[in-house]
Amino acid sequence: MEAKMTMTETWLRKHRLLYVGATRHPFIHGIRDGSIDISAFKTWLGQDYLFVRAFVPFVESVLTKARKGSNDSDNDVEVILGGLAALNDEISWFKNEASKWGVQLSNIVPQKANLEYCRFLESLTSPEVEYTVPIVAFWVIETVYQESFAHCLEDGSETPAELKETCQRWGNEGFREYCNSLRKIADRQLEKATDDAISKAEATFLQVLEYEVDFWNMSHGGT
Ligand SMILES: Cc1ncc(CNC=O)c(N)n1
Repeated sequence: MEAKMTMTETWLRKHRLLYVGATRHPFIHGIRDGSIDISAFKTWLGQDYLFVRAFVPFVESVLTKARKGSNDSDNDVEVILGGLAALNDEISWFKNEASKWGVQLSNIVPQKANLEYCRFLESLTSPEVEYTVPIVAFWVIETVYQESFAHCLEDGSETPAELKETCQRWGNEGFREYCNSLRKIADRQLEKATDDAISKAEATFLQVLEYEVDFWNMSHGGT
């Protein structure tokens, strides 16, 4: 008998073009083939540092909702807490990386696409938004980075040596497994969700992908 398709699988198929747009962006192609303009990389680095700092309270709110609203909250809390711990390490990494590239983090002004993305995440922290919706967002956010940076480490990629560590950060196997754990949580939640929650979660899935595309676009001089 064939296994039933999960909701996330259905969505990934249905919205393939947008998903590929987010995970195979020209910024990523530029890293992978070595043609990237280093100033674009530095712009991304500074903006992403601000994003990650704003991402922490979002993940905290997902953690709070996991404790209350899940039938396997021990597992969910473990996975989400692991993500939160990794963010602490990541912020240190950003500081170190910025100093390596001569990027002054204290002077960075968030660009419009970044502000809008962070505002969107903040809207998902409202207690009115049920767990299923932000856990779907969380899974997509992490997975876009995983798939994007893993692509820069595949056989045949020509990622410059000085950018490999960045790609490793999200492209590594452990991060991939963590993304799979998030995906399983999302699918489990979606299986028991109401139609209303499912359609909200699908809309959120699409919004995250759009924000991710806009975020990559920023590094190429967008505002
Ligand atoms: C814009 C964006 N999306 C996803 C991630 C990955 N999550 C945490 O690091 C990120 N750093 N930045």
